[in-house]
Amino acid sequence: MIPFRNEPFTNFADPANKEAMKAALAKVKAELGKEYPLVIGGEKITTGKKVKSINPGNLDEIVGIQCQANQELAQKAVDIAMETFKTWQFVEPHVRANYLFKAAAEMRRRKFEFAAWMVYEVGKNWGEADADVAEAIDFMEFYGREMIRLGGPQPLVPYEGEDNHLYYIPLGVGVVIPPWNFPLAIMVGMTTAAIVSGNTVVLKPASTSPVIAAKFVELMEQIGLPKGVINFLPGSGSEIGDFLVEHPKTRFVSFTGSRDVGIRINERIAKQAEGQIWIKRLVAEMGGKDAVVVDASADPEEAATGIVQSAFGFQGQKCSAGSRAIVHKDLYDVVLQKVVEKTKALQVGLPEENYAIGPVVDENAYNKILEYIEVGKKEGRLMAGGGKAEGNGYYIQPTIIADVKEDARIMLEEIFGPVLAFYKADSFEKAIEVFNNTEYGLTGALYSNDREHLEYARKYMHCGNLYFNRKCTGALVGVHPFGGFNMSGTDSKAGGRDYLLLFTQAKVVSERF
Ligand SMILES: NC(=O)c1ccc[n+]([C@@H]2O[C@H](COP(=O)([O-])OP(=O)(O)OC[C@H]3O[C@@H](n4cnc5c(N)ncnc54)[C@H](O)[C@@H]3O)[C@@H](O)[C@H]2O)c1
Ligand SMILES: N[C@@H](CCC=O)C(=O)O
Repeated sequence: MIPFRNEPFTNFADPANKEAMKAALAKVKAELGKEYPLVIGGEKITTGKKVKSINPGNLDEIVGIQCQANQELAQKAVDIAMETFKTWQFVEPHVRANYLFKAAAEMRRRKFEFAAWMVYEVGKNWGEADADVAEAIDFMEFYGREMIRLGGPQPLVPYEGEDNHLYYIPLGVGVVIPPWNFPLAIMVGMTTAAIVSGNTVVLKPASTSPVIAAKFVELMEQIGLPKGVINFLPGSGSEIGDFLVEHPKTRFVSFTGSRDVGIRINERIAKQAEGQIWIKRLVAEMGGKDAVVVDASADPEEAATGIVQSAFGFQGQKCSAGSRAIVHKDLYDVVLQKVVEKTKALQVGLPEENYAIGPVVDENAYNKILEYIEVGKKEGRLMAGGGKAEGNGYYIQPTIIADVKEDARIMLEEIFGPVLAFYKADSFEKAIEVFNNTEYGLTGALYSNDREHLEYARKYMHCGNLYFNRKCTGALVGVHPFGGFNMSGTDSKAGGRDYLLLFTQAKVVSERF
């Protein structure tokens, strides 16, 4: 097997790629508006309750209509997953891995098409959508190889007269609850990590991105994954989410999403349900209030570019988004000016036409972000943006608020939109103190040319993914295992060598001669 390599990103400046993307968008557009069933044990189930997935960039466009599960169907999904686990757990690791490799190959062949679905369903521009597909492919290639590694002999201290082995065996039925913001990559990563480890899953996609998840489920059927290994169960978080989390046969929950929902799941999972014979395991990756710190020794141009990319990539809707810029007083004015210029140059418009900034995902997000902008206007000096942008969708201008105090709400709370707070730090040490002054600890970046400061930051900037002299978004599978501290979650390090251990338990067999 060839060693793992990250999937390259597509260069859309190449006319051939541009044409391929346009063709994929046209193909997908012709398929918009279809209805998608639940899939339980391979059976396609349509239900009376349906939710429309709307294109946030063009509110007249229905991306798809997703059937919704109720608790009865959730029970059926758990039962089938339990039944399938009896056989799937004993399928050899390399055979399980092979399903992931086949799926990765098929997704690679249909890369533009998968990207196009994300352009329509969540409003990603072409580059963001392409990176999302590349990451999904990476997860499958990486976890497949990881399972083969974990499925092989594990090193133990030799002991005379005994033959000792350690096996990583699966846990059981998992509930996978992904977010909408990396609707393919994170959903695929969470799901395939669980199944390649030998578990079966109930996949409850995010309500704003069910169609892209349905497309992945179709792909897994197409490559021949046995029925019942992935059970596709869209439905409301409050109705079936709680039910699945509390179910006595649920062995683990793999969740990525907001702090509040993560905390709720953590509470519910801790309680033993009647008939439950294990302590449920929780993998929870949650929010962030990430920042880019700029030291007095930094290159202001590079720092400004990194700040803009970190803050406004995919409209700031990344857990890794650099929603705070903490800049040393010596460079504050120059960096602020550059960031404002670069931000004002970002054009807002239809993702289909590949504008730099698209819409935010839905009406709730739109209203919440606009409210935060109003809060921000009172907490600092408005430098760019400041409200709605034109378009038949949830468009918001990329917004910068300067001279914000360290305890301002927009410095502490996750906004999850295109809003950037600027803070002036009197010293480098103060900048790091302010960086750490949130309940989260996901990503951070430091721009500096001072070796002592870099080494200080290596120790004291408290976050799961810390970057020097580059933006704080865009972790690559295998290269930057991803996950955060404190209220950012359980630091699971998706895309890292330890990740699959979260979906397994180690069994030691010792034979005396
Ligand atoms: N740390 C990471 O790796 C990471 C990655 C992506 C997103 N995020 C975070 O995710 C959030 C944005 O995503 P979101 O808006 O989809 O988050 P969310 O918490 O609203 O939803 C996440 C998932 O939880 C489900 N859900 C809602 N209520 C539930 C309940 N009671 N029981 C079970 N499931 C329930 C949703 O349907 C969705 O599938 C942000 O806070 C972002 O920072 C974190
Ligand atoms: N892993 C992604 C963020 C995922 C959360 O939204 C990044 O590194 O930018």
